[in-house]
Amino acid sequence: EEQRDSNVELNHMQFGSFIDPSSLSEPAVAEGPLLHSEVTMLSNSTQMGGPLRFAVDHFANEQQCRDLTEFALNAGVLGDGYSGKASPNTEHELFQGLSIYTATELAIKGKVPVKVAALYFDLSEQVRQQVKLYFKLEELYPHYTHLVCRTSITNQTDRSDLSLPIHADNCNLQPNGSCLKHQNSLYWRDYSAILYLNEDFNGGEFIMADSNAEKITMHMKPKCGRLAGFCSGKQCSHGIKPITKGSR
Ligand SMILES: O=C(O)CCC(=O)C(=O)O
Ligand SMILES: [Fe+2]
Repeated sequence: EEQRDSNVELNHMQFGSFIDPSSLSEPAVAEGPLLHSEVTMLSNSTQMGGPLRFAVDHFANEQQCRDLTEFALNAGVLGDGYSGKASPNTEHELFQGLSIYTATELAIKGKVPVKVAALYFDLSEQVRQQVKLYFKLEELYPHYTHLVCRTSITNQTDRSDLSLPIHADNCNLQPNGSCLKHQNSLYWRDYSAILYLNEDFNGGEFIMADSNAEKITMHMKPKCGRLAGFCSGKQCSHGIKPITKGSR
């Protein structure tokens, strides 16, 4: 994720009446098929507080999560995708990232097991397939996959900033609520997805905002194998709460 500069920082948002999908007792009904029998529905759009979004669990197993978490921590490049800025979003955290291209290069050089680089690629492809299936799309072209790790460096708990400000993935949110699609906004994106790999950190909840990006409407704690899929436009504005301890 590059080009955050012109995104508005909405740090003083209301955290009023949000939904915590994991606290809902009603089972979520999937809108489209799940990729395989291990995958379980966590929340549909109703439970996620808006259209074009879903979350499932068990999309990766514990071993896969461990392998990729270790890979991200050991090989993730500081400031990758942010012109090498080690703390691009907040001074309280470090950001590391690894593209599939870089992962493949490391495998070719023998610096990482081919199996791990292949796992990264395979899961990325499965995520694409799941998003395509769930939203019943005729085609969904992959644009970019990033294996990223955000690490708390100050362990400060009373932060007023976010780990990642509320933003949309295919346009630049403006203070007046509009979202500008220009050259730097990755405007061709239609859907985004995140596969979480760990939960041993404090904070770092994924949050989604209302269509004016004024109020947080949902928050969700990451964990191994949890997958969130959503539209890339401003109706699916989202961000990350501060990580106050550990690596996410
Ligand atoms: O990691 C997350 O929960 C969200 C990441 C995100 O929104 C992004 O990279 O654009
Ligand atoms: Fe995003």
